[in-house]
Amino acid sequence: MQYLPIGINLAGKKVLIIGGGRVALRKIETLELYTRELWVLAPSIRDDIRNRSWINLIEREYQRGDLAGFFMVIAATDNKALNLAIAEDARQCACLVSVASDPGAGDFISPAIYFDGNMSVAVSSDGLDVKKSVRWRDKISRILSEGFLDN
Ligand SMILES: C[C@@]1(CC(=O)O)C2=NC(=C\c3[nH]c(c(CCC(=O)O)c3CC(=O)O)Cc3[nH]c(c(CC(=O)O)c3CCC(=O)O)/C=C3\N/C(=C\2)[C@@H](CCC(=O)O)[C@]3(C)CC(=O)O)/[C@H]1CCC(=O)O
Ligand SMILES: NC(=O)c1ccc[n+]([C@@H]2O[C@H](COP(=O)([O-])OP(=O)(O)OC[C@H]3O[C@@H](n4cnc5c(N)ncnc54)[C@H](O)[C@@H]3O)[C@@H](O)[C@H]2O)c1
Repeated sequence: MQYLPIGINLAGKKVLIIGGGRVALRKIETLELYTRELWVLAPSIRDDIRNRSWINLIEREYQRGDLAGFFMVIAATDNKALNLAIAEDARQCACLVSVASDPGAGDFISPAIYFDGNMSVAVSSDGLDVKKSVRWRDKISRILSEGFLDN
C-alpha cells in the first residue's frame, strides 16, 4: 500500500487547481464541501466553474511561483509534462500536490466518497483501479441509504 487514508483539515486553507476542464470540475465538486478558499488557474476555464462566484479565477497559463501561499495544489491540465513540472515546483514550497495525469508523482490521491451529513465513506484502490472504487462506493451508498446501519 502506498496511500494512507487520512482526514485533512481544509478549513481556511487555500487550494489551487491548475487546469479548468472536466477533471478540475470534478475535484471542485468535492473540495467546495470543505473549503471556499479555492483558486482555479488556466487560460480556458469551463463555464460551470466560472459560474461559481466563490471561486477565484486566474485566467492565464501557469508560471513558476504561482504555488506560493497555497496549502494544497491539484495539477489537472491536459499537458502531462506541465503537470509533472508543477509537482516539482510544489517540492520547493512544501505544499501538498496531486497530479491528475500521473498520480505517483504527487503527495495524495482522491478517493470515491459517499456523503450523508457529517458521515462519509471514502473508497480507494491505492490508485490502482478507480472504476472498482466507484463501484464499491455506489454499492456502499445503496446499502447505507436503505438504512441498515441506522440506530
Ligand atoms: C474516485 C475519483 C475521485 C476524484 O477524482 O475526486 C477518482 N477518479 C474519479 C473519476 C474518473 N477517473 C477516471 C475517469 C475516466 C474513466 C473512463 O475511462 O471511463 C473518471 C470518470 C470521469 O472522469 O467521469 C480515469 C483516471 N483516473 C486516474 C487516471 C490516471 C491514472 O490512473 O494514471 C485516469 C486515467 C486518465 C487518462 O485518461 O489519462 C487517476 C485517479 N483517479 C482517482 C480518483 C485516484 C485513484 C482513486 C483510487 O484509489 O481508486 C487517482 C489515482 C488520482 C486522483 O485523481 O486523485 C473520481 C470518481 C468520481 C465519482 O464518481 O465520485
Ligand atoms: N485523475 C483522474 O481522475 C483523471 C481522469 C481523467 C483524466 N485525467 C487527466 O487529467 C488531465 C486533465 O483532463 P481534463 O479532461 O480535465 O482536460 P480538459 O481538456 O477538460 O482541460 C484541460 C485544462 O488544462 C488547461 N491548461 C492547458 N495548458 C495550461 C497551462 N499552461 N496552464 C494552466 N492551465 C492549462 C486548459 O486551459 C483546460 O482548462 C489530463 O492530463 C488527463 O489525462 C485524470
